[in-house]
Amino acid sequence: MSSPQTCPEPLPLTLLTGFLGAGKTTLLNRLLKDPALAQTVVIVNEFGEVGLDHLLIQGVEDGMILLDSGCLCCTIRDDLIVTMEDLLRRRDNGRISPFNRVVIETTGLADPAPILNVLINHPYLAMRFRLDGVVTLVDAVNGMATLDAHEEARKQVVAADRLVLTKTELVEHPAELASLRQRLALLNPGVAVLGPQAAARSLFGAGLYDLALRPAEIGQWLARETLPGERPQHDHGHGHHGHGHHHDHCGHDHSHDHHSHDHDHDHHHHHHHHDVNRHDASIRAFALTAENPIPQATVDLFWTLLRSVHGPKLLRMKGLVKVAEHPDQPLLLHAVQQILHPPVILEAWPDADRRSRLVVIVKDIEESVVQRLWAAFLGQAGQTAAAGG
Ligand SMILES: Nc1nc2c(ncn2[C@@H]2O[C@H](COP(=O)(O)OP(=O)(O)OP(=O)(O)O)[C@@H](O)[C@H]2O)c(=O)[nH]1
Repeated sequence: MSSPQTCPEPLPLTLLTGFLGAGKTTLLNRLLKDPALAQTVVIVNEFGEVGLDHLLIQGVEDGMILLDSGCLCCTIRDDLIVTMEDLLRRRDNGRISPFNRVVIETTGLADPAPILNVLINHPYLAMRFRLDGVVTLVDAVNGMATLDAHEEARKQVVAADRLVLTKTELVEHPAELASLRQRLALLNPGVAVLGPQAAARSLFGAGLYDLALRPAEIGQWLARETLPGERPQHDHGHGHHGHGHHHDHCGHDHSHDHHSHDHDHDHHHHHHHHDVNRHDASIRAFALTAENPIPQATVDLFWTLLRSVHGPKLLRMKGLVKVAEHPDQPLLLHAVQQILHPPVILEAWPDADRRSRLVVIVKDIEESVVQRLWAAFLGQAGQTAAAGG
């Protein structure tokens, strides 16, 4: 009898979640500088057709995979499975450097339960990965209103092993912070609540994800979910149904290696429906783009008007703007609900695309309404530029 191969140690996997704009990318950028996380692969998922996060996460170009166009918790679930299997195969074959940790950054609109269900119950992935914890970010400024309005936000809090309260320094009244903390304690009693500067060691290595320690509700959500392979209408034949795939001992699979760079995510494009609106038919994500430089004042005015007209319907706006004053240094804009964070001037464009492009996520507004407003402002910008030239 040949000596049995030992199965590799399961790799720790962290789910990083939190509502739109809570600060997930900001936190990741800071944590990834910690040497303890040097060998981390980040899987990023974005809501909507225009991905930008992969451009905004610094320093992990080789260790990052973008799952685009859809929400990880539903339509992209199959893609996540394929991606993770592929990642393991390339690691096992030495095609990529041997990462020792995976972080999945979900979209702000993701319900964590279906993702957790896959990670805990998928026959192969559950063997190779060990869920190291769910880290949920809560924006201290918008948190209370977000928890009232969005069930996904509440689920993210309930599912958390660690909560990180971000933007606490922007809260004016300590009483607001206290009542938010109370609300969080009701949703997830006993969970550790950390500040925006939480260290990597306090967020990772949380230990085995133990369902018995979770609030009862999460067990119910998980119970309601089924693995993709169990839903006949959703079977794309990816072969992740446990025994259909020809993994050797411990699941090593030497077939169809991808030599491509991680950014080359073409092979993640399967025939899933792009129903990014599954959660809430009234939430829409779309892009505003522009070729020509836009005067800073026009950008400011556009935001001011958008906010004054549509205020509570705005969930998120982020992106890069080619401003007329310094077109080679794009402006990085972040608006979270009605708060515009101080724009940052980047040293250079992150890729070859030099257009202004903003991702907008709204509730209860037609895309065309916002597009028309944008076009009106661009028209004005064009005239200003023509008059100035
Ligand atoms: N003042 C302050 N701003 C923060 C903090 N954390 C994040 N921000 C800002 O909040 C905005 C959104 O941050 P991101 O890190 O992009 O948020 P995200 O959760 O990744 O956003 P989505 O992926 O779009 O859901 C940016 O302008 C950040 O600079 C914080 O603790 N304090």
